[in-house]
Amino acid sequence: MAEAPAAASASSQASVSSPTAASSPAPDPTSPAPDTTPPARLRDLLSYLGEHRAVLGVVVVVSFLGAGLSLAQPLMVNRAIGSVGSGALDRSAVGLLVALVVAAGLVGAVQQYLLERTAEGVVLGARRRLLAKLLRLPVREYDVRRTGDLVSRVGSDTTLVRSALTGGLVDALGGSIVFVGAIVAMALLDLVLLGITLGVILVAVAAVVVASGRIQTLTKQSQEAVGRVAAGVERALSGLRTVRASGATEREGRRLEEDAQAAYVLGVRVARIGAILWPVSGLAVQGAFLAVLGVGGYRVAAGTLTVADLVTFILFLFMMLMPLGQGFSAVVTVRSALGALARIQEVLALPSEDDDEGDLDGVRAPVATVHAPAVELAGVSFSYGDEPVLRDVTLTVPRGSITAVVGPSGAGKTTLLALLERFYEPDAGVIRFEGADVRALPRAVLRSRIGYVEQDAPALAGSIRDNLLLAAPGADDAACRRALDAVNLLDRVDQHPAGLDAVLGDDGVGLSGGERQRLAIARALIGGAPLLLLDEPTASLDGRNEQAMREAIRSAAEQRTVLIVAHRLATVADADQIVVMEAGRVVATGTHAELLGTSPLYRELAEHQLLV
Ligand SMILES: Nc1ncnc2c1ncn2[C@@H]1O[C@H](COP(=O)(O)OP(=O)(O)OP(=O)(O)O)[C@@H](O)[C@H]1O
Repeated sequence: MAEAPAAASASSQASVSSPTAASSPAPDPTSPAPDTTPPARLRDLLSYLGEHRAVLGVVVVVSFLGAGLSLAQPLMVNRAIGSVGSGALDRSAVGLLVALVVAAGLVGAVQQYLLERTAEGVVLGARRRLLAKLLRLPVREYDVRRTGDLVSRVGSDTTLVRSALTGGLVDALGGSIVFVGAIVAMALLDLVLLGITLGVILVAVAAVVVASGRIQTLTKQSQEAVGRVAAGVERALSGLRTVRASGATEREGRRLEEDAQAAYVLGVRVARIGAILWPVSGLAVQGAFLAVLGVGGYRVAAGTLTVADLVTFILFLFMMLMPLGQGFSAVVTVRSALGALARIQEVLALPSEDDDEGDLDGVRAPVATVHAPAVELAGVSFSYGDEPVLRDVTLTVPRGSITAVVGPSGAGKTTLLALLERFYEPDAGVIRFEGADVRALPRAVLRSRIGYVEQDAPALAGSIRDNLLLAAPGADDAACRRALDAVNLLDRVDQHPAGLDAVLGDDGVGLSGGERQRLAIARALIGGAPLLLLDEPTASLDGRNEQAMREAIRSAAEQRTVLIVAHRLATVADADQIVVMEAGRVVATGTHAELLGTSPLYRELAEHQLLV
């Protein structure tokens, strides 16, 4: 019978809809930049089906077969009824009818399976592309985007695209074959009855088209509201301790609830339109049925139509209405999917870090300059936005040295390390690594030669071993243990029954900030890179940890160059050279003793133990 699939599918999508925080229209502090996503077109959606061409070809053939099997059923009914009228039941027609019903069921099952499998394949393809892209986006992208929103594109948006393929596009293909076949059959049976049917159905089509547009808009708004909930959850959970400690649990809860409530209100509105749509399309179907029955009955009585033909016509009528419903459903599902697809394509269209090899014009090709310093910066300037963060920075890090960079908070110390890793490109000036312009080195090569320990050195989810092997997947236990020993973590790991396989986290090894940093240093040591960039934690460490950190840095420096953003006097004392930075400039360079005499800023920093 008639259905209102448009409404049903729209409301179900509202509940699984993706967090579209990026497209939020409201000036919400938890929402990122406004929606600049270019709209996706049907062609884009179809392009995802390209690699499944072979299976889809089979689906089309199976759809034709299924449609044929369905369309033949009323003809058999016609024969059977006709035979009853003439006195002897046509048993072969009945037998064939049963066979047709069973065969149509089987073909339907095969079609369904192939479709679902293709849809899963499309989702897998889209997810693969997205995951590969997300891991390669330039670091700058992550400065301006919400991680939660990007994650939702891999999860929910791909799921929405999937629903368009199963519940929408390809399903509609089979439906349209039946639809056209039924109309042709009805035209052959009785043109007058077909005219009446189409007249009544047209009214329903108009109603559903108008309503589905509205449902589309509401569904999108509903998705956006759900997106705001997701962004809010991300915000609250990522700062859970701060939220709790600030006594803000209730307030954050209320904020989230408001967004959830907004999603609810929109969902209910979708349901309301759906509820109206149901009887409207139901009435139209009943109207068509009654009109056909009335006029048909009259024509049977007048002898211009046989009972068998009337029954057959009505069977075709219902056969035609079902795909009509599917068609409406497809319109809505495909439209929602296009919204989701736009979000997927927006990410895929971003340049990967590897694509962006910078402007290589006039850049010297890397040459093996054995005696060149480990790192040289010449006239380097950089800004994240309008404000310059580094201004005309020139410095040299000799090979095998420990060079410490000190300066007030915000001086640009961390940024200096980020430029060396080529997370960002300088606006002006040159950075050389072992004599070669870093722009001329593939990022992978450059990074394999540099060990990098971030200020908030993250210990990745997994075991101690997983963390150590990140940069050197082939390292054996002995190498892991040596590295842990060098950073004074071996005893800590051996205390745990699982040893290297102890999992980090609440149930396994809990690591303090200083210990995480030392684990990261151990990781860099295993990698064997000749240059270590170390962003020392600003948090104060207790005496024992500070000593352990100092020893870790010393053992790291035994066989490599170390460039360290230093926050404690003990570290600076071990440095061969200290670079003092202020507001993006190098204001002094020298040893501790020299700088105490020459740099008032350094003297001031040293007086306060440097912890800035
Ligand atoms: N990803 C970013 N996007 C925009 N601005 C940034 C970004 N990272 C840093 N900044 C800004 O650049 C300036 C320098 O930051 P940087 O982290 O390099 O300083 P720092 O000297 O390492 O400070 P600290 O000692 O506090 O870690 C700061 O004003 C900071 O707000």
